[in-house]
Amino acid sequence: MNQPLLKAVNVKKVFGRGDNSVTAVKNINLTINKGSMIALKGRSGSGKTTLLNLLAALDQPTEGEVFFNGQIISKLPEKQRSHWRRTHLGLVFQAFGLIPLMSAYENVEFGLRIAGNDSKLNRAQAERALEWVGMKARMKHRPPELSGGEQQRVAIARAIAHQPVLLLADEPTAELDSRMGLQVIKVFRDLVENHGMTVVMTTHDPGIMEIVDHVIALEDGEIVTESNQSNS
Ligand SMILES: Nc1ncnc2c1ncn2[C@@H]1O[C@H](COP(=O)(O)OP(=O)(O)OP(=O)(O)O)[C@@H](O)[C@H]1O
Repeated sequence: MNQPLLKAVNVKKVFGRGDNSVTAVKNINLTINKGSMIALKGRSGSGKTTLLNLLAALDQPTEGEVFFNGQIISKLPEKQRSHWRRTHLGLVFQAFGLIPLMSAYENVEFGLRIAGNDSKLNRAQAERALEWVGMKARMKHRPPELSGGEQQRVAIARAIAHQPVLLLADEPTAELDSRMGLQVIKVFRDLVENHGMTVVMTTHDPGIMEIVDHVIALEDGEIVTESNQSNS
């Protein structure tokens, strides 16, 4: 238990140069344990998306390091970071980003195909992912025939079909009403409890803070509080 999966050490990110530069995050020291569910909260502009992108190795810190399973990922060249992302990471965004003319199943299977996965396994992997998010029964439906919450669950299935250990989500419930938002969060909880995943998401939703294990609050690019929900 309490094995660190992701670690940020003295991370700082500055965009631009000179007078126009913006320090988006700074002094970030953070450990995310395997099998936990974490929410990053803070006002607009507090640095949540910047931090998520650094943890996803989509972006590189100006200073400091990000470690995954004890190995530095932030210093790797883009080709290796991209390989790391394809292997270990699932990404979910506010906009579901599904292709409207493809069924739920085809959207998930297509995600595997463009990631270059072994096509013999694609069908089984896509169906398993849809089952895990509770969408297998509706996998032949196209996105316009599904509710917002169902579409986001299909987007989650697409993100986890290759069975990554880490799922990062940027405002995954922002487009949903509170009932559908809760459904999506329950899917994340189930992935953590039953399928060995670790979930980090940004959110403004107070309902979500109650369900996650830890809430990390950012203010002006710095961590101001880290609360442990299970101890509070
Ligand atoms: N590519 C960029 N170039 C310049 N400045 C940027 C860039 N990305 C983010 N910033 C700035 O960094 C700061 C943090 O932005 P970030 O998007 O991480 O905040 P956020 O907490 O995710 O906000 P929101 O809740 O509105 O999405 C802001 O001042 C933003 O304008």
